[in-house]
Amino acid sequence: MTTSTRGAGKVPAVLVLEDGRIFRGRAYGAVGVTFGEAVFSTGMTGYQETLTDPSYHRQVVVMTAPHVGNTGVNDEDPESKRIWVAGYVVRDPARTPSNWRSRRSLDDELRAQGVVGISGVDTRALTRHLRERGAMRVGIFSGNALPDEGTMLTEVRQAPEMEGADLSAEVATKEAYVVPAIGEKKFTVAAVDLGIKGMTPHRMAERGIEVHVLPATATVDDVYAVNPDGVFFSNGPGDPATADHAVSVMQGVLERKTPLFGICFGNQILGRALGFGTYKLKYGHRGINQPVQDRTTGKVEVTAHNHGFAVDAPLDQASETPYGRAEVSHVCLNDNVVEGLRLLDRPAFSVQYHPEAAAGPHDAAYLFDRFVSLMEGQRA
Ligand SMILES: NC(=O)CC[C@H](N)C(=O)O
Repeated sequence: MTTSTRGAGKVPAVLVLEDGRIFRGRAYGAVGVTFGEAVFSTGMTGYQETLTDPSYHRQVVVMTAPHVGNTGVNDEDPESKRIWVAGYVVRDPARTPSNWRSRRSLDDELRAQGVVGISGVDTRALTRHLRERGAMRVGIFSGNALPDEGTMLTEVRQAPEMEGADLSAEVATKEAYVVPAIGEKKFTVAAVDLGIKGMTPHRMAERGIEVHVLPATATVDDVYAVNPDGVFFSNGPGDPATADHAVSVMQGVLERKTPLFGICFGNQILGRALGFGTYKLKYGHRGINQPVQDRTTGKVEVTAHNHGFAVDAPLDQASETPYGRAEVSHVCLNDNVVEGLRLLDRPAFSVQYHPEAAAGPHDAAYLFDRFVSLMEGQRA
């Protein structure tokens, strides 16, 4: 079923960046006011997965793809139960979405979930601005009676910054739950939910893993209460420098030498658990076309990213850590940012990008098999 977008583009909207740059457009989705960190994503497809990724909590996402909403909204692709982006910026929304799975238009879905967006923006100019000046705070204001520019700018500058934000507990499950293995159950994994995407436990379940998803507040005892063969740390929003609890739980897992795998926020937490620092990237990596090299095989994979922070670890040599030697296993070929870590003396590794990526590409799916191999190795 397809639905056309009703009444879109009638209400004025303004996008105000914290450095004073202003873009005018039209309301898209809900009419109102929203604030967040302005970031751009270069994905041409997968907007439902982007919108529902909890790692985008408090971020206003600018789509570089000029046409958004073409395939409408279906009930199968969301990565979580709701849209998490704080705001949405598009150039040209689809007027007539069309896809065999489509149930409603993206504009209607944004409105139903109260997500304020703006359309008709020169997203190319906006993206170039963010690339030159860096990710920064932004406000979207829509409605027929808008405040003056000075008032809007003052409000944007009062919004919280992403640096120093501790957000996992705001998006993670409050109660533990189990995702059963598909087919024969071979392993049990405790997955610490820092903002987990639905596809991640599914990719494990497909490999015979029963996944116990635990709240971000889970302790080392909670993790071992499920008698895990492996422990997983998920993606999630916010600044990894604030994730002290997750770092100490991970250190407890490293001490016990249980096989460990981390994705995105989980990679940053492994970095911190090993004693490396993290830092904020100028404008981050977001999209599904990022080239990464697996330095253990030399192979290059095209991968999905969504990160604004990165681990600061030496690329050219292994490091001595409290848990033995560690090395940078994966690196982004655009800018040499650390994209993966692995321990040489314990069964633990992580990647900064998304091997589970539902909208693809699937080049990195082998990492789930690596996790399974570590658990098999521990049993042998
Ligand atoms: N997708 C993620 O896990 C993101 C991790 C972290 N919030 C960052 O922006 O770098």
